[in-house]
Amino acid sequence: MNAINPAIHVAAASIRLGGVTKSYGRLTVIPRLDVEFRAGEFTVVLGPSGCGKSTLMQMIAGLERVGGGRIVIGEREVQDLEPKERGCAMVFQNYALYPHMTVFDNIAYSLRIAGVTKGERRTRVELVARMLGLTDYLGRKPSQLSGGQRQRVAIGRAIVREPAVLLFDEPLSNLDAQLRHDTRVELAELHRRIGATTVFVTHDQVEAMTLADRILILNKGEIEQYDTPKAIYHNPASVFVAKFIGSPPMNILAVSGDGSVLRLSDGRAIAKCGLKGDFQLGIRPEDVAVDHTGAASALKAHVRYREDLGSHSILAADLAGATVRIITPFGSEAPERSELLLSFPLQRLHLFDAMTGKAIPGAFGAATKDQK
Ligand SMILES: Nc1ncnc2c1ncn2[C@@H]1O[C@H](COP(=O)(O)OP(=O)(O)OP(=O)(O)O)[C@@H](O)[C@H]1O
Repeated sequence: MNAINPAIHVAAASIRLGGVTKSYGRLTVIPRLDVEFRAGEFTVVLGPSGCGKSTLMQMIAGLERVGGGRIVIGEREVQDLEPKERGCAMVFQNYALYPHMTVFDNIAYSLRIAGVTKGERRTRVELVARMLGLTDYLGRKPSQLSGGQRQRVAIGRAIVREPAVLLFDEPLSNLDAQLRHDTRVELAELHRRIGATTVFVTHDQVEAMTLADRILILNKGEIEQYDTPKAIYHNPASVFVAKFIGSPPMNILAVSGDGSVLRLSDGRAIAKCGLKGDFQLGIRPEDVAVDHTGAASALKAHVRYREDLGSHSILAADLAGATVRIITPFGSEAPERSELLLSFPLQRLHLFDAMTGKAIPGAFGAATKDQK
């Protein structure tokens, strides 16, 4: 983007959904959603295919009607308003630019429709083009642009009207890895400068972790967790979230507690814990430690395969019939089909209810205190 930083800065508005529902015929996509996207924040909506992410965006934008409930943008109830009355701009994965129009006219189009004068149109389009590094391309047609440049035109078209709310539905998924990365960095920068309340749908957890002030994780149209990227990563509210974020995802092991230790299905003790019953024990691949000291508490596991990624390796090991993935630093890889001793640091463990999958906060804090 341009080194000179011209700026549009909007008065951001919060988006509040109260009791929003949506069905298509007999299919309930959103059973009931209550959520607030705070003014000026960048929220990423993440969830498996078909969980209702696009439906949510389209209801905010006004392209789909809500089944029930209210959507309030700023102080205005908008669920019955036309899309153009809502103050939202939306960028889709399949951004359709007008092929016969120049970049300038594509960006200026909505201003023309809105009756903005020619002089003002020129000023605003040039400002947006400078922000997006498109100044040299204003005279070109979309067919004469790269995929990334076209995507920037689509973003330019969305921001030129200075919307209080910007909605992105997988805007980067057509781009190759490098361009995706560059555009992601530009979007973060753009958000800082414009300050619009931004809701961004993606399948890509790296995008979610790096762009979001807050991540909303949806599962079957319901909120699994809505929190900062850090909190989602370090304190997942459920097994669903724990397995959805992180690459490779968190290891989950079936354990049972007798009131003093948790045991794996083969009876070996894995951690001290004061709780009784069946649980799911979670630990991230980077938190499993390979024990070289032969500590009595370490557990023997068999390395099944190894993936070398240059900076680090991922080992997959069998432990009590389950697979545990371990991230090991470059240079300390264990050979395939070898045996390893693994240790599971207590402060890195997560405990979840075996039935509901919900996190049990403080399970180890409380247990260690009891046993001191
Ligand atoms: N117009 C429609 N008519 C009927 N069913 C629909 C319609 N739009 C979406 N659906 C269904 O509603 C559910 C949610 O769709 P939605 O597009 O919101 O999911 P999504 O989370 O965005 O999925 P993806 O990540 O695959 O884009 C899906 O089961 C989908 O098939």
